[in-house]
Amino acid sequence: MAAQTTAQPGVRDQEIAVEQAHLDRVYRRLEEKIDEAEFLMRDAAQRGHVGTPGALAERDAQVFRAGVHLNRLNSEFEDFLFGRIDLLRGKDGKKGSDGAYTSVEPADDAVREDKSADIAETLHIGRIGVLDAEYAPLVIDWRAPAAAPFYRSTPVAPGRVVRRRVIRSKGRKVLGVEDDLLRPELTTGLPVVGDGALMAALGQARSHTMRDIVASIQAEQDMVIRAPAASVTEVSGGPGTGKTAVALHRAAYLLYQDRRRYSGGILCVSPTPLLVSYTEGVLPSLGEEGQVAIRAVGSLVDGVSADLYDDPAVARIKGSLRMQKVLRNAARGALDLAPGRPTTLRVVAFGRRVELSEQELAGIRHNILGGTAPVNLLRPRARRLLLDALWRRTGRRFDDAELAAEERQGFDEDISTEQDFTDFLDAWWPVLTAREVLAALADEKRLARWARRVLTPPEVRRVARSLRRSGTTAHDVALLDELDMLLGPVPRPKRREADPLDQLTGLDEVTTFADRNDARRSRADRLEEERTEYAHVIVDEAQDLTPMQWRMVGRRGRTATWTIVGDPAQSSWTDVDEANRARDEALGTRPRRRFTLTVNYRNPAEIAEVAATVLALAMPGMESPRAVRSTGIAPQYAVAGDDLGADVRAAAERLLTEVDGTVGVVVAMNRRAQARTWLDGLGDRVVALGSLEAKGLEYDATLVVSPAEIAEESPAGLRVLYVALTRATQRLMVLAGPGDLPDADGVPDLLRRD
Ligand SMILES: Nc1ncnc2c1ncn2[C@@H]1O[C@H](COP(=O)(O)OP(=O)(O)OP(=O)(O)O)[C@@H](O)[C@H]1O
Repeated sequence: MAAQTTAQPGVRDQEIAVEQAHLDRVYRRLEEKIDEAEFLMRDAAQRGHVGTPGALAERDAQVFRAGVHLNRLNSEFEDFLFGRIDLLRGKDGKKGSDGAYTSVEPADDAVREDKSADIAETLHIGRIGVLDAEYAPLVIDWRAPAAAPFYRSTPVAPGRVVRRRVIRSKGRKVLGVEDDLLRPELTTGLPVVGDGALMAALGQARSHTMRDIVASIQAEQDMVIRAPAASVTEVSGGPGTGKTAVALHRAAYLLYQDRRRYSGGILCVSPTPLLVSYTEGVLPSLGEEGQVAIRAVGSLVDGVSADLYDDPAVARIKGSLRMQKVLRNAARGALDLAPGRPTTLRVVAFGRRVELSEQELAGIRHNILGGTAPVNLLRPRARRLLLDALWRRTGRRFDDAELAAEERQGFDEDISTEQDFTDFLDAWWPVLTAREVLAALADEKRLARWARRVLTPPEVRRVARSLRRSGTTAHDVALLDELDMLLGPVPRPKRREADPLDQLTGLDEVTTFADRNDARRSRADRLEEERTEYAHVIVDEAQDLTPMQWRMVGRRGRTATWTIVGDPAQSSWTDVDEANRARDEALGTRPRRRFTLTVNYRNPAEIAEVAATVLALAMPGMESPRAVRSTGIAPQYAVAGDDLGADVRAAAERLLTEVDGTVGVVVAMNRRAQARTWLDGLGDRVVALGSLEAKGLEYDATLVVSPAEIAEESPAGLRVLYVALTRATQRLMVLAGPGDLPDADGVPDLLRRD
């Protein structure tokens, strides 16, 4: 970053006043636009009285458009102008559709020999574009091409940008400005204020929700955000490099670029519900809502939400591709589960009893299940083959084909409405739900049968035991989704016919616009819930998806473009090769474009250094991202005494006094419940987390309790510990237990550099 000259206080005030004047102008223009929108709404409402169908349709369309416009303007009001760039004259002098010059490079004569230069263009950047009455840009949308230099320019490749300014405002008031001088060698007369926007943003205290980074996206991040949507964009980078932030900004960018295409929906898959609620606010703050569904991997199947964790050994089995075979057997074998399953079929036809034996029935079943079609969808075929077999058994023969067909039709109608037959079919080929079949796997004997030659007896025991608990894990959800596919849809009961009286009352006509808007919205929500395929799929923390989860996510993006962000060094999944194979299968042969993010914006260097020690153990040879700042505050170490709970509580209390924002206390998974009680009553700035729950989150201060316990939880434990150690933006404290073998300074064995 260029050297900064912090200007005199007088200059700062003067520059704030300059930006305030611009913001005032923007607000005046916005108010004009709001007046226009309100006029449209009023006008449209009056047209409602005209009453001809054409006028009503037009009114609806106008009201809808004006409503959307008004909503948007109102919600964008907060802090929507945040940037400014001052530029040299461009090479070709052409302007783009947003009214700004398009050229990235300066004109050859833009800089005079004595290094003086004139500012030819000043652009303000904000969350949406605003044009003045003459169509000149007052604010450029941050996603427009003209805004790219705001993010892309660096002192090494400044292009036309002389000064980049980040403007802090609240409501209608400009609070401050922070400048970066990108061409310090030039004399342009531009004052430079502040120490740089990035550092100011990083130094702020954290809350429990992620902020957008729209005012300070860095060049390497911008390359990812604006990468063309074709095929698959893969982003890797260490902790804190902004992968999650970048993925979310990319969603907003894609919608801006091609709203029509992405009206097919963008799905963002997150590893935990905690990370979903942490990131949920970012897109609305960028003015995007509705088209992007952020869902935890345990909530991808409608009507189910994971509420339990599997222990690592069970997770490893449930996540592996071996489960495909087990579930295939289960989906078919579950046909035999109905209580009171009949072994023979008896009906009365042409005055005598006709019967199919157990063996014949087994043959028919085998024949039907030969292919790969979903089991529930095979029920009509089962019905037909049963009727065929019964018909053959009657021994009726006809020389006349027409008569034969007629007789057969009559036979089918009679038999298939006979109670004995329908009862038999319901029991012999019941409609199966994924839930029922998964529950059936909880029976160890049954599971052993379905998992023969696939799982070992101890594995069968483990999985069956885990399924006997009440609750669902994220791994179960992937199994449910696989079963949904193997079983096919459950036929829905017919919907109640619409009451004709409803249509006669004319109620529709007197409902308010707001009502209808609500109705529209709930319809959109419903569609969202029912949507099973998306136009773009974003996978956050991709390193954690198990092979079975890749299959589940893959089914939602069969025709989608993808953005996949992750860090192999933070993976809690053990069989990386198998997961990579499943990922390849989900993505098919689509071309991939790869990016790497290299700068850690979260952890100060002092914390990053400790994390690097663990990284060297977890993944020897893997490079750590470069920390962008340092605080001069070393991590603190302490050794727990006899009362671990009291020590954790005291340490958390201390951290709460040391930082203004949040404190995360990370413990081994089996201590989660205990840890929550330890922190009881300390307020909502502090939270207790199991090691796997810390994924993707960040806190101003983190207390990591017994690194050894976390590392020993699973074969991937060292990588999970690496995640825990990289959550803090300001302070890290480590509390060692006896298993940590702390040295005289309290530093656990795993964190020592020797
Ligand atoms: N350009 C930026 N300007 C300001 N803050 C940034 C920038 N890039 C990243 N950050 C901040 O750095 C922190 C880390 O970002 P993020 O959570 O997206 O990283 P990550 O790579 O997903 O991390 P992890 O892999 O550890 O989950 C966040 O607080 C984010 O707001």
